[in-house]
Amino acid sequence: MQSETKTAFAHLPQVTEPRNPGMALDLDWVMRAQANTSAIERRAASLPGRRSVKKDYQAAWLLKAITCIDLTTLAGDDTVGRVARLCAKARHPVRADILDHLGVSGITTGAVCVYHDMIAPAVSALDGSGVPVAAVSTGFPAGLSPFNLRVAEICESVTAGAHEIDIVISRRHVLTGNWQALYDEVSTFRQACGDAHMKTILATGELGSLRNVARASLICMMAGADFIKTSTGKENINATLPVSLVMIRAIRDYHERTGYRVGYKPAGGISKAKDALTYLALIKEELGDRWLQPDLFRFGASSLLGDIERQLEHHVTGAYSASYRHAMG
Ligand SMILES: O=C[C@H](O)COP(=O)(O)O
Repeated sequence: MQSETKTAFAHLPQVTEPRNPGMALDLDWVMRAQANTSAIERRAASLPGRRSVKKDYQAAWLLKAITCIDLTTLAGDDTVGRVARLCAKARHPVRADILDHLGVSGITTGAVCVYHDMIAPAVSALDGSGVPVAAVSTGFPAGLSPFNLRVAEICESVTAGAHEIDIVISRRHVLTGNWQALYDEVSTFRQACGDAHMKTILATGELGSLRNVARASLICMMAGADFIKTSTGKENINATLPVSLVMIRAIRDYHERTGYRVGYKPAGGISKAKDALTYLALIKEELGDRWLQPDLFRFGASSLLGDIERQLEHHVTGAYSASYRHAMG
């Protein structure tokens, strides 16, 4: 197994990406963005049916997926204890005997993602691990609190120690075509983030059309997003493959035009290992290997890790354990 694991990771360069500084709003570019819904849906439908990687190669890609998970808890009944358990899982996402068998050590999840009040406990529980803390912000999930409070919330979360801020956009700016307002909003949020990296949540399930998703993606990148993210996990429809195709093609266009690589985070409803493999294949095909690193790709997911761990356990032992044995928090 060790050689396959190394092979799957070896081609990925270990480089630090310069941050996307954003650019002036280019409305002509935004208005030219279209989305051919039937072609996108056809391509998306063909993805899960493909022949998947098997055996040791599959295990290697599942380990890769783990390193890209923003391990998330966003519940009203979150407690310091639950967050501490989640952080322990982020530090050691897979049982040591399984990792030993696979010849891998020292992997962690990409980040832990929490509400503001849980930042300090998460920072403390992750001290020394190198795992960043992401905080959802700006009146998550609806983003309808007063604008000055949304900006202040970002500042509070950065002061509390969050390394990454997941902001939500005002969906109404997209639905009414008020692109200038969306650009101004996201630019202000980016300024408030300072050195913390900003993920912009589009809440694509509420944007009405794939064309709106394409346009909102471009606006967020022009306003300085480090990542564009599909969903809060609280919309009726969260991450999907068609939406992902539109967003990652916008990322590709933005890179071709500006030279800056923006990250991608599908979030909400991704809970199965096989879905994670489909997303990784999609990223590899559309954006290339460079985007298969945690600085440019994350899964926003609360339960995906449990299913991946079950699949790895099956790969090593030949048996499945019950999902309750893989609790996250
Ligand atoms: O950003 C992450 C999502 O809130 C997690 O959604 P999930 O619970 O459906 O995995």
